[in-house]
Amino acid sequence: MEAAIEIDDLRKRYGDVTALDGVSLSVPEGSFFGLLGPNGAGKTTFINILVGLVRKSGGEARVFGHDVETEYREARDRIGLAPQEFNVDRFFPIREVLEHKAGYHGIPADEARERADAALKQVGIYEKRDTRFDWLSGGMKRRFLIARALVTDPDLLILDEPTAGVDVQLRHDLWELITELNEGGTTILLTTHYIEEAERLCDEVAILDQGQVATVSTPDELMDRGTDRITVTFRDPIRSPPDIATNGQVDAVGVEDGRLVISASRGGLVAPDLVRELDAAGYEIVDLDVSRTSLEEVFVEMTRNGSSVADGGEA
Ligand SMILES: Nc1ncnc2c1ncn2[C@@H]1O[C@H](COP(=O)(O)OP(=O)(O)OP(=O)(O)O)[C@@H](O)[C@H]1O
Repeated sequence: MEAAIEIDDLRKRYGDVTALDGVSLSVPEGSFFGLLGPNGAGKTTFINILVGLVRKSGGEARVFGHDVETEYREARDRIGLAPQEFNVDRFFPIREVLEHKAGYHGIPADEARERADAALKQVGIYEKRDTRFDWLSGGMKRRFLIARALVTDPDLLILDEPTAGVDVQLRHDLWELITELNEGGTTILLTTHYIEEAERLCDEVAILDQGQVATVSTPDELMDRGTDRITVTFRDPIRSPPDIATNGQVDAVGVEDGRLVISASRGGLVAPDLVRELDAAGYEIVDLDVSRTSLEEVFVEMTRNGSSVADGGEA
């Protein structure tokens, strides 16, 4: 299958600042791809190069096979962008803003009206169609940015922090909307600071750190790299760890406040064997807790002090 985005050794310098330092990535068509990274990692620069707002300093960037600079028009027409900043014509009714946008991409006037209405309905703000952007609530503004990205019926939807500052209800609505779009075949590139969002939505995530790709992986694989913690509480608190056969499944065994505490990369798999073994050895268990590593913990670990670079980018 054709790649929606194909990036090779992409570089960007702003004066002395290196924003992208040799990024290579491939985003398969139809995927839901997350781009994560701490502030200043280069995510917005990456997106801006794809949509032609920033010129690259080196490397290659293609969207559905089209070079983003030499075939700008072909590449750009396939992309819908919902940016982080509200860069909207504030004085026109939002329906008109969408019609202009569609017209700019070569869509005839009557079809542009239909597309505008459909996009506003899709994001649930059709009843606000005659209102100007300034007068929308913060959440409606976010929805509108997505409508504007959708009005050209893009094959690649790029969402730069789409849920920044929105309430929980709207966040869930937006998740539902973009999941539906993805299920309908639209490739999604999402940047987010909400790790939960990436965990829940993305098939694959790239972690960008200091302008380099730290890793590309599924959220599950990333979480497996972290360590789970199993805590066992006994009727009679213990003083020293019981003698248990760990078969290499366990990283560390200790005692805290009379409880047994075990670190293991796959805590959920280890726990049943552990319970059986302790039971057979006569320990009376009153509570068992397995806390899974979150993607957030792995992310923080990987991007701490630029340590991710040493982790070996695999892109
Ligand atoms: N126009 C510019 N001129 C100079 N430096 C810039 C410019 N745009 C971005 N930078 C710098 O490039 C680096 C990457 O910035 P970028 O905005 O791409 O990061 P980001 O990952 O999107 O960050 P955030 O999560 O905070 O939005 C930062 O050091 C930033 O200060």
